[in-house]
Amino acid sequence: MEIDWAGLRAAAIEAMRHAYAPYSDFPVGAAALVNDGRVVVGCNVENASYGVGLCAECGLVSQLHMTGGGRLVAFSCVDATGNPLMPCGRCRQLLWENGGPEMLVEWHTGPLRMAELLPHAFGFEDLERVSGALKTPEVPTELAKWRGRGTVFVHPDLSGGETIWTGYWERSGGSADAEKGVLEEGPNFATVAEAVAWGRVRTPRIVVVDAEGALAWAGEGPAPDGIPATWKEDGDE
Ligand SMILES: O=c1ccn([C@H]2C[C@H](O)[C@@H](CO)O2)c(=O)[nH]1
Repeated sequence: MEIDWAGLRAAAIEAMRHAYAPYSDFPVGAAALVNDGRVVVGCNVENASYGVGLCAECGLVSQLHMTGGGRLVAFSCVDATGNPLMPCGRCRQLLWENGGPEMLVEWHTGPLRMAELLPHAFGFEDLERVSGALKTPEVPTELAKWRGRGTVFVHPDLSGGETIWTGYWERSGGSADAEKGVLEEGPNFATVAEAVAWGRVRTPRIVVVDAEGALAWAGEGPAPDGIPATWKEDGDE
């Protein structure tokens, strides 16, 4: 994706002009490019109780989620002079969560990777490693609004000479005139049941297509017209 650094800097400067910083007199603005092309911004907002003041990055990350989620790919932060400002330590952690190690940060010597700003970072993988629980959302945040809609098609595939199960989440949900298009491709699973479980997190409409192309309904309720069989949890794999 092409990064318009001058445009990002201009958006950060514009955001800085909205800062509420009567205690430090240090207005800050931030702007970031999202992986779908959106630009999100934020300014610092201070408080009479000094310690609860919010950095510009806090507002930016809130706007990211408020406007559809996604991942940050490039980030610019400026002080009152309009020059690049390095995010504080806490905000590096915020940016890490939402952009990861490859997110680029504007600096006067050229863009720096987040991995350089926060080496040996702590992240959700550490929680997973110890508690085992997956702390990232089961459905990517940018697709959360599609939850409960569309259809998941589960099917076998070949991966490295072995048969695996996978699936995809299709936008249309049964009616003939619905808009079509794949929302998400599923990962590879060892069993059909795991692929169906992946689908059930997304939508109550799940169709299993076997290697011969035969259809079985694994969704909620009775099989709709045109689907001749119902898939059973302990069925053939
Ligand atoms: O990356 C940074 C660094 C500082 N500040 C704000 C916090 C406070 O309001 C002011 C002075 O520290 O600057 C930010 O918004 N982002």
